[in-house]
Order: sequence, then structure tokens, then C-alpha cells
Amino acid sequence: MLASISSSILHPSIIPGNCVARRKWSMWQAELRGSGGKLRPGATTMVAGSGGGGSVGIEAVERLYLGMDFGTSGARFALIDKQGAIQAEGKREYPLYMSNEHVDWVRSWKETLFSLLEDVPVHLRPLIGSISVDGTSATTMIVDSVTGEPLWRPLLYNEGCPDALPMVKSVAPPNHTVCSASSTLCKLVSWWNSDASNKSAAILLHQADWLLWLLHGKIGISDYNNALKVGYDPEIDSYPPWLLSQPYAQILPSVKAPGTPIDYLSEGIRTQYGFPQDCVVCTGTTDSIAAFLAARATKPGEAVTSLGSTLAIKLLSTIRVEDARFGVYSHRLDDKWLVGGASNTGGAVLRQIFTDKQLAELSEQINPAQPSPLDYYPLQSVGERFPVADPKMAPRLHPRPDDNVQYLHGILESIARIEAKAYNLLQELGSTPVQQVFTAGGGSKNETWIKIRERVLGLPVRRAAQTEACYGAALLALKGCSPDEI
Ligand SMILES: Nc1ncnc2c1ncn2[C@@H]1O[C@H](COP(=O)(O)OP(=O)(O)O)[C@@H](O)[C@H]1O
Ligand SMILES: O=C(CO)[C@H](O)[C@H](O)COP(=O)(O)O
Repeated sequence: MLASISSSILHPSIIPGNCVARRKWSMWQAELRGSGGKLRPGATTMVAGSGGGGSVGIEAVERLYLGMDFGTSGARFALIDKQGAIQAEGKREYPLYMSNEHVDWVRSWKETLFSLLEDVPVHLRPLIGSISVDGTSATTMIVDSVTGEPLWRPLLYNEGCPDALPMVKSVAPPNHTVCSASSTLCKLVSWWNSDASNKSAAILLHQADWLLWLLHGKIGISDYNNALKVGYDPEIDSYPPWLLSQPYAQILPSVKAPGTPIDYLSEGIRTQYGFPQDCVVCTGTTDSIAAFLAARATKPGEAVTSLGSTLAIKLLSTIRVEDARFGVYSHRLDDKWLVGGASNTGGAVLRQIFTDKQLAELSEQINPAQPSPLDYYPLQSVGERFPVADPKMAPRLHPRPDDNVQYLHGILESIARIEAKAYNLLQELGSTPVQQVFTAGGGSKNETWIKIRERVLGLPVRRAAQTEACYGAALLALKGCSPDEI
């Protein structure tokens, strides 16, 4: 039964062609099968109950698995059991603090992390066997390798360092994923070339890596999804020689598969929040990979479009495709590839113009079978990553009709055209052709938009069974709940 659960719930191919990881994976499956999924020694048997945060009562001798998603506009958690049923969930907006004219994301993310732990129902916390976190890709932090304190302000997923691009292009292969101003490597090189005096004390972390460090206390560990845009090659399970030979290679984090147990939850946090002694913290992934895992797409040709603040596309392909000229890259998934990219169009543009309530009300008045004559390129600000990699691309949201229904129709249809252009580009570059699109993220609740997208894409488009990235992070925690491997 467990085998069917693991194959149906969790993509067994999350682990790449890495025999050690596979052996761990099979050991984990055998161990869990042997224990019948019962609590390990030292865990607490709980009575059924219901608590806040959307939890439901459970006959609890099972362990639970906590996934947290740190997206663009806010953070969410999902607490699942080993059948993948959600036992509790919740979300938090990011508190906004300013520091030196910038948003103090470090303070906001840290506060949000512990607020989410507070929101996990108290009576379920002793059941939690493992925790994982996903974050926005290429959100880059340079921190002190001892204290974890930031040495530079975090640079977000869509911020660019064009100053570093010529140097990165001079060392990386042509059109490599890192040859984009918003890549993690460009951010690293930009810092390295600045007046950074404390290079020997520094280490590079991604947003998810830093949040996980706050929980387990072992600094300098990342996963091969987050590390892709700093230059890690998941096909050889290593940083490539051209990168290791650079002076700044000294501050690169070590890299493990997503969902790998790192260490137990720190004692102070464990006792403060009431988590069990054997609660492990596992490596994470990026938000759009977590959304892909949540959607449980398993066949080549199946794709997940994350309609969150941005438009992130992941197509399961047997062929790896990389081309920075268009912002196309491939994350590894065992012997297959998640080919795609992330556009700066998406829900954040909608949120600048409409409230979520207006979106729902106006969308109901749109006839999705009717094409919109309006032709926009909806962006929040100048710059696009994919399917056109142009840091100078300007937003185009005019002419604006008087009627908001027509305006929204034009925007939704224009974003659908960008999505169609993206999937066509992946096929032109050699990926497995797309056959079916699942939708994740906040935009997946819009049935009108799904119908517009089906018409524009000429493909079946469905809302994913689970649309939240935090569910995918919880599946990673489920995979990684193996303290024996620490
Ligand atoms: N009914 C709707 N139709 C289309 N988009 C929506 C709707 N409701 C919310 N959204 C969009 O969903 C986005 C939030 O989705 P979410 O997945 O939470 O984003 P992220 O995790 O990237 O912050 C918002 O930008 C919002 O505009
Ligand atoms: O747009 C984003 C934030 O939501 C990220 O860029 C998104 O995570 C896509 O990156 P990746 O494909 O590496 O997961």
C-alpha cells in the first residue's frame, strides 16, 4: 500500500539519478512500510481534536508533515498525513518593514516563519515528523557563514544585476541559465565585485535555504532546484568546473536533493512550539517546483502553469532544454526534466488594478468563448524574463476601455497569449510537446480564465487537485521524514 501511496502522492522521481538518494528513498519506503507508519519512539499519541488554522479532528497515531511556501505576496503552510490528506493549513501576509529605503525582507520573512509555526494547531505539533520550505527562485542572500546575519540586502527573484552579466557570460557556456541578469550567479558576482570586504566570512543562501537554516541551524545547505540559477548542474550532481574555478566559488552552498533530511529541528524551537524530538528539517525547493509537485503531474507532456504573482511554467519533458536567450531552463526530476521559465506577467499585475473580489465579479461577466481584441503585455514594471528575456521590456496595458469587464478580459487573454507563446517556444526548442496543462496558484480559482486559456492554448486546461505550493513542500517533508539519514 505504501508503494502505491508514494508513487501516487509523491513523484518518486523527485530524486535524480542518484543511487545514494534512491537507496535512501527505498530505505525510507522500507522503513516506513515496516513501521506501518506508526509514531517513532518518543513521539506522542494524540486524541482526536480540532484546533485553529483550518485543522480537522484526526484519530492520530500517524505522523504529520509540514510544508511552508514563501511566495511573492505571502506565505502559507499545509500539514498533511501520509495519505496526503490536509490536516491543517493557513496563510500569512508578509508584514512590511522598511530599512534604508528598502523593504526589510529578512525581518519580514523571519517573523512570518515563526508566525506560521504559531498558526499550526497546538494539538497537532507533537505529531509533526518533518518540515520543508519552498521559496522564490533566485531570491539571493549573502550572509555571515557563522551568524547567518545578512551581509547584503536580499535580492528578490525578479531583481537583476546587469552589471555582472558581462563577467558571468565570459565564464559560463553560451546561453547558460546563469546568463540572465536576474540569475543568482549575477547577483553573487555583483556582490563580489562591490566593495565587499568580508568575503572570507560570507556564504550564499537562497530564501528557502536561509529559512530552513533558522529551523535546523546548519548553515550553507541548499537544494538542486534553488541552486540551478547559481550554476549548479543537476545532471552531474555538482557545480561545473567553469564555476568551481572562480574565486567566488568559495561562498557557494553545498547542494542536496530536495526533501533530504538535514538535521533535527533546533532544540529551542522544538521546546517553544511543542514539536517532537525526532522532527527533522529537510531541504526545500522553489515555489513553482513545489506547485508542480502539488499538482502530481507525472507524464511527459503534462505541464503546470503557476498563476501566482508571476506566470511560472513547468513542462515534464524527456529532453533537457536550456536557452538564456529566451529565459528557458530545465530543473531535473530523476531521468526527466521540468522545462520552463518564469514570466514577470501574472497576478501581481492584476492585483495592482483589481481586488480579488473585483476579479471574481468581473470575470463572471466575461464570455470566455469570445476573443478579446485588446493586445497588452501586462507587467508591473520594466523587464521580462520569459518567454522573452528582455530587461528593458516596458509594460503595455493601454488603451484602457471604459468598461472594466472588457479591460480585465483583455488582460486575462493577453496573459494567456504569453502562456501560449511560452509553451510553443519550449516545443520549438525541442522539449516534449505539451498535451495537458494543470493550473496552480491564486489564478487557478478563475474558471473563466481557465476557459480563455483553453481556447488560446488549444489544449485541455484543468485546475490542479492541489493548487498551493505549500502542499508540494509538505510532500517533500513526507519524502524526507527519515531521521536515520541525518
Ligand atoms: N479570481 C482571480 N482571478 C485571477 N487571479 C486571481 C484571482 N484571485 C487572486 N488572483 C491572483 O492570485 C495572485 C496570488 O496568487 P498566489 O498563488 O498567492 O501568488 P504568490 O504565491 O506568487 O504570491 C494575486 O496576484 C491575485 O491577483
Ligand atoms: O517567479 C518566481 C517567483 O514566484 C520564480 O522565478 C519562480 O520560482 C520560477 O523559478 P523556478 O522555475 O526556478 O522555480
